[in-house]
Amino acid sequence: MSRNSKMPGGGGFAPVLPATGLHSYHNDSPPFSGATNPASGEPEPLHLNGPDSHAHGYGHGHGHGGNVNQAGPSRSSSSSSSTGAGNGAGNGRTTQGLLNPGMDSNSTQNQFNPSQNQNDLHGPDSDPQSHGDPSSSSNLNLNPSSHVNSASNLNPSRPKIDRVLTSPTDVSYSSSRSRRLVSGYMFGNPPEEKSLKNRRDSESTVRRLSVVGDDGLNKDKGGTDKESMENRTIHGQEGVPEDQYEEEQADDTPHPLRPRPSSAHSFTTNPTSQPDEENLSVASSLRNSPRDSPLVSPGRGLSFDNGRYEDALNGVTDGEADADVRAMQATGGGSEGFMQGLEGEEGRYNFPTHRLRRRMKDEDKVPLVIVACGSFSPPTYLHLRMFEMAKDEIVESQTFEIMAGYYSPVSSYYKKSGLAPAHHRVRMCELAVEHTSTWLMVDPWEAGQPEYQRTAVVLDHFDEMLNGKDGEGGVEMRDGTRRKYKVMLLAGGDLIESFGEPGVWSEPDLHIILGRFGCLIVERAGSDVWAFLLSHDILYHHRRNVIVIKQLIYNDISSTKVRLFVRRGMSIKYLLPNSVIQYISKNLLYREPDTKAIQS
Ligand SMILES: Nc1ncnc2c1ncn2[C@@H]1O[C@H](COP(=O)(O)OP(=O)(O)OP(=O)(O)O)[C@@H](O)[C@H]1O
Ligand SMILES: NC(=O)c1ccc[n+]([C@@H]2O[C@H](COP(=O)(O)O)[C@@H](O)[C@H]2O)c1
Repeated sequence: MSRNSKMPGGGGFAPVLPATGLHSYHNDSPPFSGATNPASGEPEPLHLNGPDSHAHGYGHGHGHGGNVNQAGPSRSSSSSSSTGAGNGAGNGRTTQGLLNPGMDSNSTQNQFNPSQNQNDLHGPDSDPQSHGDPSSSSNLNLNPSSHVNSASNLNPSRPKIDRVLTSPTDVSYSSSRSRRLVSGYMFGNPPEEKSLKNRRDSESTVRRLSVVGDDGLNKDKGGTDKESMENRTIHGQEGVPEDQYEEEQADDTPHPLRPRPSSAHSFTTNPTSQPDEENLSVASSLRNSPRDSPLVSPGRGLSFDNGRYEDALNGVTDGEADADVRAMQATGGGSEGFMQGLEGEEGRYNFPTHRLRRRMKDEDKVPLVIVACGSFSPPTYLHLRMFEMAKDEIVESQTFEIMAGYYSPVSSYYKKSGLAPAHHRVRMCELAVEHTSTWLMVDPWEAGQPEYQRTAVVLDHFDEMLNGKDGEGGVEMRDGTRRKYKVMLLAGGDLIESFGEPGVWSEPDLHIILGRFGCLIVERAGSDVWAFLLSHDILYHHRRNVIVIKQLIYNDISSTKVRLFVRRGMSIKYLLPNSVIQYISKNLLYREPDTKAIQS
């Protein structure tokens, strides 16, 4: 398959699908790939035809603080988010109440910016620096504090999530569609009616936030999350993914988090340079006899030269077949204390930044952080490959520059069969990326929350962590100005198809996820992503903020099957990293039927 090397509007021409006049980034694909505005990464203005184009339930009423007075009668459709394009007469009202049985359509609910007109929903954002800026008037309602979090009010009477599943086995859930429907959650198990802000204020959920300082040490702001966030600066350890590493190494100052050259093993810290003999011997000793290698201390993870290359997360690697000696390791403790809910220092939440890049190689591009939300029970090579596939697509598109990728494992409160307790899944994800990736990290925040967090809220959390609120976050440009990181959700086709399942996602959330953030969708067997994109109104509406990734080498490793293999005593080798396999084995995960595996 060949690709057009330029984006529409970027100096070249992507193939145009005759029926729609839309550009396709792949010659053989329908039109959604990489169709973002190259200058900004945001969708170009979308002019649906007149007021009727509100037919899809986009909030258009007046609302304050997440509430809305609905204008006009409700549209009777429990599947409004998946109706065919152009379906229905526009009336500018939301239908979300109808998605939620028992909810009065006139009841208050979160809604979009009342002052917005239709074109505001996702107007052009020609200023790359304003990406994802909730305050940008050209963006779709995007005040996270007033909308993202208030979607939890969708069904105030909804009972708290029961984590005990009645599901028989994983097998019956292997189809995401049936899984979601059978588990019967609405809007992804919405949490109790508490906004993110309230949660932060809440005594019960206060977690101390630590910010990794320029010196690589955790700096306790000495306050609550809220205080810390308000004072937050995100000067962290420079992330050093792969090819960008060289440039950032111009500064010779030894960094506390970087592997330092030693007399014993003077491997270079510059991964872009040709490996010298020493490097090769380090790498080969890792690969050939990991257990015997002095560089690997079993139970401690990689340890170069007696801890100079320290694995602060204390991982188990057993010599990852694809261990990457360039991989930066976190310091200052891992997520363990936080995931155990410990008080004080030990339980402090650290937003991982050790692989986050702070400067851009090409400032004409949009700095991008990719976030994958999911169960990861367990994480497999497919989950790792998803990021690499996305990276290839991004590099090819020439629009974005990847600054980091994050896994955000869902908490134990997500009602899904097969979930190992959250702390195990976080740890497995950490193990999966610790030594195999130079740009992926795991954020334990979502997993460690005391209630389920919707994906829109999770993306909002990333936005805040990365871009801050006071202009101190973001990427530093050469002229000293700062540019916001654009955050995009990475998901498989099956997850995207669930957008159309009634009651699973709220429309306002979808607008936030697709409009304010954006989506990278990896095709998956059994999911016709293209057809779905065409048929789903909200997806179609935000199509220029959606990038579909073709799996050129098809990979369908399934966590469900991995769990079954474990239970049946079958081999799972080469389906997931050795370190994760060892962790599963050591912690006796997935031995029992899933109903019993769910415990916090
Ligand atoms: N084979 C696949 N192809 C494309 N995307 C995938 C594939 N497997 C998982 N994903 C995506 O990875 C993300 C995380 O997946 P998650 O762990 O929640 O589900 P899963 O891999 O389907 O696991 P399970 O088998 O437990 O349902 C989701 O966005 C999902 O769509
Ligand atoms: N309304 C929502 O925000 C919503 C609904 C369904 C799934 N999700 C998320 O999708 C991810 C993957 O879900 P599955 O494991 O069901 O494929 C999870 O992170 C989950 O939180 C979110």
